[in-house]
Amino acid sequence: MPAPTALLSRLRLVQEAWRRYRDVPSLERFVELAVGVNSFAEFLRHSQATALCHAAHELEQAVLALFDPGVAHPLPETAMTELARHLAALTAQVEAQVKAAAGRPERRQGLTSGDVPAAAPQDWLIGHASERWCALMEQLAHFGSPLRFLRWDDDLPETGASLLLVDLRSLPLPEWRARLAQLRASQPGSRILCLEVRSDFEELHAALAGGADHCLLEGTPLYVLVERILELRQREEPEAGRVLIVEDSRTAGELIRRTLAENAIACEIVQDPRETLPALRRFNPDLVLMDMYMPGCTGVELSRMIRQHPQFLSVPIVYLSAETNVALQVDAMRLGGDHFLTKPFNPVFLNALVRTQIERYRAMRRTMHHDSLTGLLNHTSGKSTLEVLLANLPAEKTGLSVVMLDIDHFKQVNDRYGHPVGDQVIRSLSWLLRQRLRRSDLLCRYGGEEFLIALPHTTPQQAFTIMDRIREDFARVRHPYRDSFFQTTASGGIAGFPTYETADALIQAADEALYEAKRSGRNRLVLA
Ligand SMILES: Nc1nc2c(ncn2[C@@H]2O[C@H](COP(=O)(O)OP(=O)(O)OP(=O)(O)O)[C@@H](O)[C@H]2O)c(=O)[nH]1
Repeated sequence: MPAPTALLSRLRLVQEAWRRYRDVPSLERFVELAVGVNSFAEFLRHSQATALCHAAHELEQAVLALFDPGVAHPLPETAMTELARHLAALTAQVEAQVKAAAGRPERRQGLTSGDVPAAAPQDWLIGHASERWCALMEQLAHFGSPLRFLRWDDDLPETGASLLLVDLRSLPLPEWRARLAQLRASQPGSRILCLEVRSDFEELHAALAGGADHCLLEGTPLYVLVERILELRQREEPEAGRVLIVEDSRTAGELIRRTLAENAIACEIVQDPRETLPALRRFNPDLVLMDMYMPGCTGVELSRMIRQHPQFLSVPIVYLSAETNVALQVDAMRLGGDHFLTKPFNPVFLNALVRTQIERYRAMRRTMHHDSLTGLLNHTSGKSTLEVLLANLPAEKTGLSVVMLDIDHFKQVNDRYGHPVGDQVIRSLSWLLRQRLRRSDLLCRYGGEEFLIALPHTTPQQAFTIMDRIREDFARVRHPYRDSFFQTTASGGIAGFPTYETADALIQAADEALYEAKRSGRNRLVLA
């Protein structure tokens, strides 16, 4: 959920754009309003503010329907009234949300290594019998996301929930429909996740149309439920997108930069095509927006040059040009481009296209660099990230610790409970690490049941204290197996920079310490 101050200040921008349009109802001011509304809707979409997002979307749709050169300004009275009504509805939702947030205690943020989060449940599970959800609630409590169980007839706490889980099977269909609609209306800032939804058209449709943000189907395994809920709880603010604009006209480049800045997209402008490759290396953009015709070089020629570099093979390239010849456009895309936008561009469309392309590119990069079982960095990316961390250290003159952590007797876990349960144990250690360590720490699944962790600005002794608490807590986790549970442990080795200077030396020293921890009895950490 976005911070109330950010929410209010972004709403004020939209209100201001509306006021400016009403004062001087020109096309130019209407474009400003459309861009502002679109930007606010995108902001809400990315911050998972469900009900607000819906209200903003209604306003956005109403504005975009009028965003047409054929529509005269000032708008007819009926259209003005309609827009004012949508804006008032959105304003009311935002204000209700800000009020609810004022009564809610601050959530854990920027957890420092080793801090155990204050475990006050701010997520609710609404159902009939809590016993049915014991295993889910216990698992979530282990991983720092405790739930508060409420019965349908209980009064809802005034603080409001961040995430609201609803057990649909605990009520008959006509009744849960009404209850879900009531919940949606009374909890505009909560994300609602319906549990045990039947995979049939009627039930899914009723749940989603009734206000659910997500549905988990009947029979979903426990670990998938836990994983989904943790993922929703921990969803991070997306990193701002980066766009390289290659455009010889300073004015045109600046206009694009300002349009994209409305959606918090950072841009670097290159006017001379010869500067493109160095800028790509330096700025590492998520997308290149390129003019089609520049002095000395066309966009197509430049794209082909970019594509000769393996590291830039998949970065999306979008051409901007007044060119309307379809044959030329098709050719331009065949030769290295991904999209074609004709000038003068519609700013809302430009933003939407750029965002979608960036998201796809990032999703593709994630699958390349992350392990599919745990979502942590994979072996190759983990090692190269450690090298980058080390390369940046000398300037800061601070230490860094590397930990190799390995689940004990893991072969026995697989042999006794089966490979899928073994996978689940690997996942749970990754959840615990994610929950306890900082965003700036490196977390990598190095091999089967072995993890590589790097803690910048942390001495080996501090790393020992942090990791030892995680080791103890991991030993307490009860892994479900059929109608029972089992527990397991992990061992680790720790080495520090500058005693060990390179990534290879750190990993080797931590690995040797891990071997020593295993040799001397397991369920312990050893310093190199
Ligand atoms: N379930 C599961 N098992 C894996 C995965 N990757 C590796 N393994 C298994 O993990 C086990 C690791 O066993 P070993 O390296 O012999 O070590 P261990 O049994 O954990 O014993 P110690 O490390 O000495 O405590 C092997 O049986 C691998 O098949 C995986 O992704 N999932």
